[in-house]
Amino acid sequence: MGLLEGLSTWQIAVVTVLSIALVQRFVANYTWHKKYKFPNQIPGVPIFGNSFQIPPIQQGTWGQAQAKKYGEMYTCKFGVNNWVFLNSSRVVNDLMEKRSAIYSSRQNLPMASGIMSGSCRILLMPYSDRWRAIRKVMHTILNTQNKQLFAPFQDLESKHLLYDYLHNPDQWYVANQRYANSVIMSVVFGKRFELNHPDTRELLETSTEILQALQPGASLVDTLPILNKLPTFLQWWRPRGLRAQEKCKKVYRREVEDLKARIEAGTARDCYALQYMKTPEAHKYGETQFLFSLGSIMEAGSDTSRIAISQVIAAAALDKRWVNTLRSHLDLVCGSKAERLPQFSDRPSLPYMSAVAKEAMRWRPMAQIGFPHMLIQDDEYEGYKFPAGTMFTWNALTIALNEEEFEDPMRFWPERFMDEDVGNVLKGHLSFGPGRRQCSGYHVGDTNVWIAVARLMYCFDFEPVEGKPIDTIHSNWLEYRHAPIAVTIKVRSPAHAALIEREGKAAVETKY
Ligand code: HEM
Repeated sequence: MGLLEGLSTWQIAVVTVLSIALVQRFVANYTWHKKYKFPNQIPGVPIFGNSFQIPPIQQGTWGQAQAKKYGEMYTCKFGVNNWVFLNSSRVVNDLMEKRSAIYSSRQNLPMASGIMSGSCRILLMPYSDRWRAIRKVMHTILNTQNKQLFAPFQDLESKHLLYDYLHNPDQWYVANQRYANSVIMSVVFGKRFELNHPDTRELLETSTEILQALQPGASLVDTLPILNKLPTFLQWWRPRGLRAQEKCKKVYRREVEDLKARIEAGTARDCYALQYMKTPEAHKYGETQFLFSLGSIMEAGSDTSRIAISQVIAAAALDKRWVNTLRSHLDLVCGSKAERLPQFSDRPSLPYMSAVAKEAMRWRPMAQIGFPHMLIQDDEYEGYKFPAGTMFTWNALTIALNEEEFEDPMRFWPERFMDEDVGNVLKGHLSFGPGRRQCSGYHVGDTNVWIAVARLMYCFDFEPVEGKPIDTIHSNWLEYRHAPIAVTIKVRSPAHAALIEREGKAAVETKY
């Protein structure tokens, strides 16, 4: 008896079409697998691949465990995306640096980028003419030659930071948050940040929302972008995404309007937004892009500096050796009796402090498994063949803690950077990312950390709290509502307290 016997003509037609589609799929799959070759693939489940294996936060130790098992490069599947994890500086350099012309795009994220960001969030934009144009402007405004734009803000806010530590040592993590946000708010909009103001709370909420949306598996459509082809009315995630986009725009627009009012009143300070508004790019791509070009910097610049400073405090409580060395350098330059605070102009005399800032970046990289770049054309490397669309990431914590790359990698040891490159904030670690997508605000990030840490270490002692061990690997550094670790903070001497009173009070009372 024939298999199709008893079926109507249209049923036979359906079975035939389905069979052809299945065979085509099988052949395409077979050809694809014959054509391309990936490094060790971590076994996963059908359709979702490894999406349920990777933890939602603190992914570094997971990435490290896989590297131990699968070697210098391994592949994960998150939905339809193949992610290649690069586990040594050698392979990161070979691919993401040297070939960065083709390794610098971003994943197609219909929800996080398309709907929530109107395809205008710089961090998530594909490698395109628009991204290049905006990135160029960012570079012109944020580069080190333009440091007169951000140095005065960092100077003032770090004095405020000391004052907060002196008067409210138990709230040190809130002080770090205020500092980092206020510097960025000042750099971008020329305005100080008031932590408890409802407007700024809303601004922080928008950053948290996008961070959550970027976690692997946070949205089904980002895992399986084919769902984006469903008719709009069936896309149940769309209204939530659009609400998030509108909220961002409302928050950014309010700051722009406020700045415009200050420009009109003649009270506006020079800032990123003011300089950006004068460029053709500010008007070329429409309002959504204009707003996100400013908002993206606020987002990218705040938490990163806050976390780096908190991690240095943990390092200071855990190991006095580097603190004592730094102190001896600071005392030599600023006086051992609290004669004056460290300044940016001291930087040439304080290379050890620059090494501390670099070590802060290496020791506990913020993006623990990097931030993936998308390959835009087929490529071959050491016997592997990658199709366009493959995602590549530098496995940051794994590399930072690899004994073959760094001597005694668990130790916070600034001496490792005391060489002729100590002034090159990018060299010797990967915390600002590799290649053309490298952090655009690295000068601001580095100087934020430099001035805050130099002043904090000059003025305060940091000790662990008995019975509360500090776990710097597993602490949730993203957390901002309570302290990620327990430390005791004491001012070094009455003279240091008096210095902070003098300098800090004036900073706290400064309004603009
Ligand atoms: C301690 C401080 C900071 C760290 C560790 C850091 C780290 C990073 C990393 C890892 C990336 C992704 C790089 C990649 O994909 O290859 C990035 C991107 C970015 N960062 Fe930073 N960052 C810091 C501070 C800042 C600051 C202060 C600003 C702004 C003033 C900023 C602006 C940006 C922007 C706009 C991007 C997106 C670049 C693009 O996709 O083209 N960052 N940052």
